[in-house]
Amino acid sequence: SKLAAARYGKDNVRVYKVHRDEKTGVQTVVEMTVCCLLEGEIDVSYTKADNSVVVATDSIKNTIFILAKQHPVTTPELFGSIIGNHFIEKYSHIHVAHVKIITHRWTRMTVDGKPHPHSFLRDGAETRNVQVDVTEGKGIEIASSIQGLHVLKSTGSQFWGFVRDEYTTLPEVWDRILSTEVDATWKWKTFPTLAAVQADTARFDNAWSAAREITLSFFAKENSASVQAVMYNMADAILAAVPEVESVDYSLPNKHYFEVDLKWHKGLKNTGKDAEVYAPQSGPNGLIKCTVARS
Ligand SMILES: O=c1[nH]c(=O)c2nn[nH]c2[nH]1
Repeated sequence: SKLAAARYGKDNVRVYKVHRDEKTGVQTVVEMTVCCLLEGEIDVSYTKADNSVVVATDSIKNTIFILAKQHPVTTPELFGSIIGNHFIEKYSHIHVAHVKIITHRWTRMTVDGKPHPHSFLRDGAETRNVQVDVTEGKGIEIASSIQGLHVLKSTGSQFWGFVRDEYTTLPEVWDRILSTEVDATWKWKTFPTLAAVQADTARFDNAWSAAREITLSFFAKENSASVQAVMYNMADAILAAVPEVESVDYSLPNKHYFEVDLKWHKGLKNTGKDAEVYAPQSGPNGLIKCTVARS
């Protein structure tokens, strides 16, 4: 046998950092979960039981905390690049670092009509994530994403005109509930250096805001012919809004809500235009994916 590929490191490194503004007393918090995996001249640790090339995963975990103390942890695109670049520069035998950062929501509370200086709430399982891959001699590849943003519309969605054959039972519908959990990823052009990432970190926050706003707006406003059609338009709009993004991926489960026919009970009408009570389905669910690139 031969070692065809290898990478190792620490996963599920949970990090919290607080910023205290002495002048205003306003505190700001960030909470994230980091995974950092390294590649390089590490074969002998697998094939020869030689640990001399191993930067211990415990040391990787320690390094993430130290870098969080020494550097900004926002934007996640920047912090992920700082972590990856550190390992490439520190260890001559490490040539690639794969860093994933999941940032969790701590939204500042509004109390008595005012933003509270140090209180926050977890308003949803939605996360803002980055996958940063730093490759020596190549640069920094960044994919940013929104995941777990759970949305529903009670009308304004259609699905008709699809293949009808001996396998088809699904009725055509011109007014349906649409619900999904948004998984949207936008891939940046490769950055040559850490300095190039640092040059304008606002672009990462702006892109996340644009992608989130576009997703919610198109979801709400488009009376879509299908999940496929609305996700394509979302991705197209993100590419138009963020020139430095090369491609956009969506992966959207179709979380079905089925009408409950109650006419067996004294003729109770609850289907079609009379439907009000539905059965939310855990599965099976549609899963619609696309990658939209610049033409
Ligand atoms: O939006 C939809 N796309 C599909 O491909 C599909 N198939 N069943 N229902 C569906 N809804």
